[in-house]
Amino acid sequence: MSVQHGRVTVEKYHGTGNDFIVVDAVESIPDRPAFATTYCDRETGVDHEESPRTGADGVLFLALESMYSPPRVVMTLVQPDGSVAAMCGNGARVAAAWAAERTGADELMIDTPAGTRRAVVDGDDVTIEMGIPSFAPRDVPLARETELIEEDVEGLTVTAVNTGVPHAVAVVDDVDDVDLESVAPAVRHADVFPEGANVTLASRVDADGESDVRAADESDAGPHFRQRTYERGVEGETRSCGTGAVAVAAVAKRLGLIDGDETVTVSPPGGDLRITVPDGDSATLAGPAEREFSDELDTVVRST
Ligand SMILES: N[C@H](CCC[C@H](N)C(=O)O)C(=O)O
Repeated sequence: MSVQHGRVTVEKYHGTGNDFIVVDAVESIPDRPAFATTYCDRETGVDHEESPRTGADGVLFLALESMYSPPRVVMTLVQPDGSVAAMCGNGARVAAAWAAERTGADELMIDTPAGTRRAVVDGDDVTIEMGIPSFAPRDVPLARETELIEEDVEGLTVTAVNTGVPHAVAVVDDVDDVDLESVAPAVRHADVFPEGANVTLASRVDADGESDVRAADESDAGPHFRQRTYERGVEGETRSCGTGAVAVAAVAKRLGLIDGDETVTVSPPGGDLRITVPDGDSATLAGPAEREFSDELDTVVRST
């Protein structure tokens, strides 16, 4: 069988700097991992004058099922290393924005391998239900039968939580004091995480906004953390990670750093996200999801 070379129209979106190439799943892409690896490359990948960055953090293949009310979107995220992630908080917000643009609906159901997530779109702002974060060893998953709470893993004190995908969260004094690219790979591949883990740093922003100028205006707006995440599948730090932001709030609550059901602001390098982690109920993730451009790409890429 010969593969037909073709062109596909794609769009580029980002959620607080976590950027994705979006492809309608009806398009025939013969080799999704090769497509993702090629076009996500930060030096040689998809490039456009309307976009601040070459490449992307992943390719979202989205299948719109508009016959349902609310409309549904089956989301498959193929990462730059060719792997498929079970969940992506910012990707799911982008999926909702993409489907809202096509259907005019402001409520959508996003079907992911980690479960169905309800999204509400309000202009550029998208809120998505993220499920209940789990510290249970089987859910994270961990290669042991006890939870991993504030323990040393490869030199970093972390708490393990699953927010759709596994995160090892380290609460530190200042996220900028950690050389993430150096310390994260050993944690990400540690034996205790049989499926690997995303590595997320969190630091509390003082009420007076000392470690973050944005906090000055928001000092009375509830708890505020800064976040940095080294992502499995990207194998590097991203500008934002939605499951990581929820993980920061869930771990902060678990460690007693915050209480109650108030909204937590989590600020990765790419912007601000609003999180809730109510007891026994689905967490929520809210923030902007923005379209950058549309482009045409070859469906078949030369393997390198
Ligand atoms: N950036 C995504 C996470 C992708 C998950 C992935 N890196 C993995 O667990 O393999 C987010 O906004 O939640």
